[in-house]
Amino acid sequence: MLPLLTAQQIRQADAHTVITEPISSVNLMERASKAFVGWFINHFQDKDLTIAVYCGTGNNGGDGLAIARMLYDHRYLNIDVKIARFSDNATEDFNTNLDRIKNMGLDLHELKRDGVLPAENASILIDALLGSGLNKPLSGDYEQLAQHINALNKTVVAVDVPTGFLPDGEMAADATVVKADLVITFQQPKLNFLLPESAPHINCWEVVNIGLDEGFVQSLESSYQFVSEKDIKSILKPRKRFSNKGTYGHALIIAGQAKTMGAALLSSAGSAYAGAGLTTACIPESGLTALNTYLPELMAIIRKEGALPDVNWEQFTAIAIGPGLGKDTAALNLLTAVFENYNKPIVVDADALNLLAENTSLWQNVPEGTILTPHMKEFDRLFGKHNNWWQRLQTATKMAAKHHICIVLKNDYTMVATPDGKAYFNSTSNAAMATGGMGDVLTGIITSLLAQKYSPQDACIAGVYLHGKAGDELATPNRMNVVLPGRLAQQLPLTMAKLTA
Ligand SMILES: NC(=O)C1=CN([C@@H]2O[C@H](COP(=O)(O)OP(=O)(O)OC[C@H]3O[C@@H](n4cnc5c(N)ncnc54)[C@H](OP(=O)(O)O)[C@@H]3O)[C@@H](O)[C@H]2O)[C@@H](O)CC1
Ligand SMILES: Nc1ncnc2c1ncn2[C@@H]1O[C@H](COP(=O)(O)OP(=O)(O)O)[C@@H](O)[C@H]1O
Ligand SMILES: [K+]
Repeated sequence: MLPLLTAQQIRQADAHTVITEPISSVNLMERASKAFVGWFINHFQDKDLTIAVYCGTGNNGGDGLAIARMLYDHRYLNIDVKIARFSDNATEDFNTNLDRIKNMGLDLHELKRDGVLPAENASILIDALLGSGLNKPLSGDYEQLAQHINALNKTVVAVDVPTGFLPDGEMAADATVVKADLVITFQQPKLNFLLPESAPHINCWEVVNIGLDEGFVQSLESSYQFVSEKDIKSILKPRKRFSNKGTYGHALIIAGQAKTMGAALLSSAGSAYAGAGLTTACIPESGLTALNTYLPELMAIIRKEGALPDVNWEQFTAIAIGPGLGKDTAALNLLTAVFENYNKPIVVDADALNLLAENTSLWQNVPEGTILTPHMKEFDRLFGKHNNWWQRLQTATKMAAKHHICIVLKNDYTMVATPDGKAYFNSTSNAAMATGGMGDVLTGIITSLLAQKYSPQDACIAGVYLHGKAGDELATPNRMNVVLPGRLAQQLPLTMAKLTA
C-alpha cells in the first residue's frame, strides 16, 4: 500500500529525509525538479515549444526556477520565467535557485503587486506559483493571476499541486484554482486529488518519486492508503488442485423484484464469475425463467408474495441483500430476518441501505464485519447530508469504526473504510463504468470473495480493485465509451487469472 500523507505529514517526511539521508533541502528540491523534468521531456518532446514558467517565491516557486533551468539545459530554449513578487518573503531555496538561473540567458520577468497582468505568448504554462504550502484561499494578486491564467486557455502543467488547490481538508466549493491539464505531483497523489471536488481543477495527474524516507513514511501509520496491483496480488489466493465447489463457498444474493430482476441477475453473475463455488439468488417467482436463461449455473430460492422464504441461513458462507429489492414491507421483513438469523458479515447494498437508513433500530442487529456498499446518495441517506467528499471520508472512517463494519463508498477512487478507522483508495475503474447495474456486479464480487473466505476487509479492497480492473481492461484498450455490467462480470475470470498467475 502507498500511504497517503497530509501536506503537513509530507513536510515532516521532507524534514526527516533531509536529516537522515542526509541531503540538503536545496538538493531535495533539485531531485524533485529533476523528477518533474524527466516526466515532462518524455511527454513534451518538441524542443521548440514555447514555455512560460510562473513561479511564486516559496519552495514551489523554487522548483519552478530549477525546472526552468533544467529544461533550458535540455535545449528547450523558448522559456520565459515569470516571478510573482506578491510577497516580501522568499524561501532560501527559492533564492538559491534564483541565483543559479540569473545568468543563464533565460528571460526573467517579475510581476509586481500592481495588478498589471502579463501578455502570454507561450503555448505551455508551468504553474509553480503555490504548491502544498497553501494555507488560505487565493485572494488579491494571486487570485487575479490564477483567473488570468485560466482565461488564457493554454495547456497548464502544475508542479506538485495546482495553485489554490488544497491538498487535503475541506476546500471551498467556489475557491479560485489554476485549472491544470496535468499535475506532476511529488511522491504521492494528494488526498484531495482522489475526491470528486478535484474534477473541475485537475484533468489528470502523475506521481514522480522524490525519494522521501520510506521507513519514516510508513512509521506515520497514515489513516489513508492507496491500493496498488501488488497489494491485490498478495491478497488473492490462486485456486488449488483437488479443490471442489465446496472449497469456494456458497453465496446467497437476495435481490430483485419483477421490474428489477436485472439487478438480481447482475449481482448473481458477479458472484459466480468472481469464483464462488455456488451462487443462489433469492428472487420473486416471476424472475425464475430469466435467471435460468441468463445464467444456468445459478440456483434459486423463490420468494412468494406475502411470505418470508424458507431459508436455511447457515448453509451460506456469505449473504448479500439489496440490489433491486424495493423498500416495501416484504423487503423490510426480509432484511430484518437476515440480520436476526445470520451472524456472519452481510453485504448490504442499494434498497437494503435505504431501509437501514429509514429503520435505525435495525442497526442493533448488524453483524460485525458487515459490508455496506453505498454510492453518495445512499451514503447521505444513511449518515446525514454532507457538503463535500472530505466530510464523507471523515464520516465513513468514523462510522466504520463505530459499528465495526466496512463501508465501500463508491465513486472514481472508491474508498473502503475499515473498522480500524482507515480508508483505502482504489486505483482502478473508469468513467465507461458509469452505467446502471455496475454497483450490482460489485456487490456480487464482494459477496463471492466473502464466500471464498476472504476477510471482509480483503473482500472489499480486492473486490473493488477487481471490478475496476475488469472495467479498465475492457474500456481502455478499445477506448470504449461504455462498459456494460454483464460484460464486465464475464471479464472477471480473466482479470483474476492475470492477478493470481
Ligand atoms: N517534500 C516535498 O514534497 C517537497 C516539496 N517541494 C516543493 O515545496 C512546495 C511547498 O513549498 P512551501 O512550503 O514553501 O509552500 P508554497 O506552496 O511554495 O507556498 C509559499 C508560501 O505562500 C504563502 N501562501 C500560502 N497560501 C497563500 C495564499 N493563498 N496566498 C498568498 N500566499 C500564500 C505561504 O506563506 P505565508 O503567507 O504563510 O508566509 C507559503 O509558505 C511543494 O509544493 C513542492 O513544490 C520540493 O521542492 C522538495 C520536496
Ligand atoms: N466515473 C466513474 N469512474 C469510475 N468508476 C465509476 C464511475 N462511475 C461509476 N463507477 C463505478 O460503478 C459503480 C456504480 O455503482 P452504483 O452507483 O451503485 O450503480 P448501480 O446502482 O446502477 O448498480 C461503482 O462501483 C462505481 O465505483
Ligand atoms: K503549483
